[in-house]
Amino acid sequence: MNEIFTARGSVLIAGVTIDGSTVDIALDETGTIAAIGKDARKTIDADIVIDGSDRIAVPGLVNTHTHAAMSLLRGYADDMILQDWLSQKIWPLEAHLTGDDVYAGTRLACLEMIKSGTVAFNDMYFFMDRAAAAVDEMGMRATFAYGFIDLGMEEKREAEIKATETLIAHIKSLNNPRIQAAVGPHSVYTVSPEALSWCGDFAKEQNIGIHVHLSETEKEVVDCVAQFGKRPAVLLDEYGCLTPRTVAAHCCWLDEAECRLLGERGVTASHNPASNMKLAVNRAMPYHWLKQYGANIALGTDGCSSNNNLDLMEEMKFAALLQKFAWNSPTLLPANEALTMATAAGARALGTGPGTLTVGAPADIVLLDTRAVCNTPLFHADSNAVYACNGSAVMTVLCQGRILMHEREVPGEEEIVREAGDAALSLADRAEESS
Ligand SMILES: C[C@H]1O[C@@H](n2cnc3c(N)ncnc32)[C@H](O)[C@@H]1O
Ligand SMILES: [Zn+2]
Repeated sequence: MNEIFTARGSVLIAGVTIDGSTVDIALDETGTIAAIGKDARKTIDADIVIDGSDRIAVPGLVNTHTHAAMSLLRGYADDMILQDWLSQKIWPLEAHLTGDDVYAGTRLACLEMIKSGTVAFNDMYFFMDRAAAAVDEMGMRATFAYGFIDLGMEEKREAEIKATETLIAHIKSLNNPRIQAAVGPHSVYTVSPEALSWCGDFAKEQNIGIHVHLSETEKEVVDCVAQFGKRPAVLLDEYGCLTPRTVAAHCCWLDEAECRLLGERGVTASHNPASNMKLAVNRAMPYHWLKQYGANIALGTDGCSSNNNLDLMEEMKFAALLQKFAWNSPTLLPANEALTMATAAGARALGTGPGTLTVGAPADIVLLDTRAVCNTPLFHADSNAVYACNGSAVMTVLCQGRILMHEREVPGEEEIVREAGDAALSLADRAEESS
């Protein structure tokens, strides 16, 4: 293994391009950006030097909505209606999941995210203690929510409450600044009002965030209005589930008043354009209203079963294109805003720092290849990053100053891929046998 992965200490990224100028970035031993500038190399006696020539530095990307271990379900069931897809294919398979599966799937997801420039993600799934172990080993940051689904059944509600409490106690006991917990009510169509109320109260009591699916389909809204007499965002708000630390995934069918509500509550809307198009939810998140009313707008991939990858570089392009197409406006969501969604807005959502390359910020840094075809010619770096490149232009990734990938090498890649492939086949076999 390249010794750059095991060395510890201060890091100098020498002669790298940021916003068109060539600078040095100096990182201290704690993984914080200590200096940026022409002569930053003079401020430290670096233990590790990374050559920044032919590289553009951008902040590490933040994936604000995923189900990481669903990497094992990539390509398992495609081209279906959301409700059928979940109830006929995904949930029956997930019933056979084990903690070992989640560990293997999350490692594969981390590998894929690192290889496409993501340093942090917001995860909602099961066996999250094992997911947290995988993330810690891979050196990334993540926020973990147990996917709370009670389907209105009291017995199930008690079990989900217990699972949520256990996970949060476990994550807090790790005392690892890269690993956080959130409460994860799946959605208004899978979680009873009593349970939503418990989730809102518990998140407040524990001083942590909430991770929820919101207004993904028209059916969700129509059913919610029929059952409760109000729209999904209003219902969530009534139970204390809309807070500045709430990440609401999808938000496709919000009306203008709900967008205002999200803005007022300081909620993060996580846009997941590839998943939305694949599942044909038939409306794009109203970016213009959310922006107008001041909601924090970030980006997510959703799980690998509805995307089918975790490449946030690609997702920036999907976001910019879908918004323009859906709202008939070529000026909507320009490249620089797509980058902000994938970086600063995501970092704000998860509380992982400013999500910018500034002194005092955590050293979550991605180096892109200026010699790649997608970066040639290089008129506008933001434009190329969003519209021309995908994750394969990412060469080096640092998280909290630790080098997770260098020159596209990630330690342990072969083993991670092999073990995840085996786990996925075995999971599908077990599901097949029992059906
Ligand atoms: C946490 C739970 O969320 C499910 N899940 C995965 N993708 C979606 C989606 N697009 N909409 C709703 N639920 C989803 C997972 O399959 C898991 O059951
Ligand atoms: Zn989802």
